[in-house]
Amino acid sequence: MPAPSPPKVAVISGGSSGIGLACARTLLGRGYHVALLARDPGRLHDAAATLGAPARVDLLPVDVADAAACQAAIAAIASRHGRIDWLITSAGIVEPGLFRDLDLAAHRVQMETNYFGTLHLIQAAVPVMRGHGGRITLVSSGAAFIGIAGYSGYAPGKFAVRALAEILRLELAEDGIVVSFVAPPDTETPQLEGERPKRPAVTRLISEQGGTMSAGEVAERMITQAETGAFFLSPSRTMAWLARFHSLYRPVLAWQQRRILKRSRGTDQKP
Ligand SMILES: CCCCCCCCCCCCCCC[C@@H](O)[C@@H](N)CO
Repeated sequence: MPAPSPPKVAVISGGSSGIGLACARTLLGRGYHVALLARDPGRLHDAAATLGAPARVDLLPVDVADAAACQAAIAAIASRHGRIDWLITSAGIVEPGLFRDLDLAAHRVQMETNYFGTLHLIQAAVPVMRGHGGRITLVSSGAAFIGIAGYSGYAPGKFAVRALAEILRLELAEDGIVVSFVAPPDTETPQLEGERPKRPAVTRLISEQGGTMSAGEVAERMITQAETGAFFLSPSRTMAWLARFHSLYRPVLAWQQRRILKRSRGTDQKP
């Protein structure tokens, strides 16, 4: 009787909460072994405990902004399993605020995590995946399609992730790696809870038009769509619409935002 083939291996950053953790749950349900990366070892262990299946979960405390740490984590996974079948880059942070209120450090830390954190993991994983095929799914945001006031520190990294995904989709095809990206709307996660009280009124009012989803719904839909080989993964109809028509709709959103900003000028309205 032939030995059962080893499970496929998925590596997920931002794996201790939100969309990353929900992706882990979905992929465990589909028979994958998952390697979860996140900064805080305590939160990583607590998250893993909610998943069950400890034999199919690896935990790697990593700050994705640290390129060497990403290389070491991917090397450890490759040496343990000899393969990576799916990389999902879900680690991200958000610090909303009007431009006048954000210092350089706030811009830099968001770019370091949201863009470079994505790049570091992909750079480390591609040599392992090359030739064997597999998937890379970059988690971007609905805020990667249009300028939303209050996200000057956050959205540029997400626009850059979207650009990176488009380019890697082309370049990595010859290595048998299928690249996709997902643009979630506001998603009920600890991150959104932390963000809500800090969001300027304009940011909230525009983001709310994109709707709110649960992390489980986003994960289930993005994974199902990625499995078809699709490039753009749309968790909702609104996000699919935005992906297609954002450049046409941009003047409408800009007009709305100018009106909101004018009304709230000087009052610094928060929810
Ligand atoms: C007829 C359809 C109208 C569609 C209007 C869409 C408006 C734009 C909505 C974009 C929402 C994006 C919000 C994402 C923000 C998250 O990434 C952020 N909260 C991170 O935590």
